Amino acid sequence: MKTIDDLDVAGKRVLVRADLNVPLDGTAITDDGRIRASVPTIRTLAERGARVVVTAHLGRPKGEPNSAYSLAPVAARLGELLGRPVAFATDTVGDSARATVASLGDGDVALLENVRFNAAETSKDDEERGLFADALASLADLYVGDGFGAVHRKHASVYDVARKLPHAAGLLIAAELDVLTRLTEKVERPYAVVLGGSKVSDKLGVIDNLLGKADRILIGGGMVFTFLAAQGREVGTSLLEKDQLDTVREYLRRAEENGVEFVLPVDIVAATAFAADADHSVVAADAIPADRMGLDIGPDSGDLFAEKLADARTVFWNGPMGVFEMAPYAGGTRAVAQALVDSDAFTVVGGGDSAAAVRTLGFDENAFGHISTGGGASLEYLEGKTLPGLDALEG
Ligand SMILES: Nc1ncnc2c1ncn2[C@@H]1O[C@H](COP(=O)(O)OP(=O)(O)OP(=O)(O)O)[C@@H](O)[C@H]1O
Ligand SMILES: O=C(O)[C@H](O)COP(=O)(O)O
Repeated sequence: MKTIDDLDVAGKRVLVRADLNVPLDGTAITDDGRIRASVPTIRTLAERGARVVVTAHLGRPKGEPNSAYSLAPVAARLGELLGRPVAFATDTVGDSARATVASLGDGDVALLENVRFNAAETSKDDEERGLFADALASLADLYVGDGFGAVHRKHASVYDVARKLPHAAGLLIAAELDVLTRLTEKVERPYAVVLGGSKVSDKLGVIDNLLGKADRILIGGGMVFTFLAAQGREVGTSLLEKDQLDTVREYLRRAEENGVEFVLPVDIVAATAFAADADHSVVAADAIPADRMGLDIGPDSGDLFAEKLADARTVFWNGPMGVFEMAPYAGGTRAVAQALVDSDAFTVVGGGDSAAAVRTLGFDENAFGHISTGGGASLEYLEGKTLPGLDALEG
């Protein structure tokens, strides 16, 4: 894979695909980790005289403009971090984008509006994505892939456009791969994987492969309830992937066969609504009331998870254990983060919200072996899958 050192960027328009998918509270960025992680590549290219055109997504708008998902606040923060203004185009490939790119001088930086405001970005139709990638490519002379958190997506700005321009990997992708390859080669055992978060359908899929790799799989977050339901438990109004129940039963069966230990929570913080001020209490995992939703693992589960992580030599953690953004449901995530801090294992935390959780709960980033900007991306990388965004940068 070529790196930015292999490109002659001076005076050239360089399209950089970054992952700037940061958590927002209205228009306030609650954790700018992914923006900071993108700065080294953007700064280096600008210092080398490139005209840097950054493209990125924010959240999952449904293929059309939606001001709640605008990257405008991100452009402002990126400018602060770079210490230079960042021009913001109010569309991705339209008049504003073309005019903004045309106005750039050597060393200037622009950010294009959320690439997912265009339905073609995420289309399953190769031709549709290809046409959109042509439009993106027409804005630049060179392409740099640096959005590690999105490399598992076969999207136009991640995959197709790289094939249309001379390309290289950015510094963040290189740094992420440097660390994550350690988890695909010689893993020190016991190897524990902790899974949580809300992208349940995405992440249930990776368990299939983990069953052949990990010694212990701890389940928290929104994923818990599909497991509990698969065991015939009541899960109330919690997140549930009904069509995955058989798959999960199969995982539980195979785990037993392969000697992989599944650790499920024994208690749950169950609330009447998805709100910080909702009535909530700790209930046994097999006694969730039908009118309540599980928003965190309970304190006994936190202790159990800590115990199961204590003797691990390698730990990979993706996905908060609960809705940590609301104080009453942050305990489980805090307990797992503390267990990783206390452990002697090589610990990797992956994912936009997981990394944000660790920081916003006040943990020192240096207490972890590595904090990856990619959750789904790092999980799929650890599976040994070919990731579209990396594949496109090869050769
Ligand atoms: N029980 C639950 N019910 C609903 N949402 C939950 C629950 N537990 C955790 N969450 C939510 O999961 C979200 C994070 O999930 P996600 O799978 O996106 O993790 P991530 O670390 O950002 O990984 P990625 O980088 O792949 O997105 C948080 O915003 C948190 O509030
Ligand atoms: O948050 C992430 O994991 C990445 O930014 C990718 O976002 P996505 O899951 O919406 O594709």
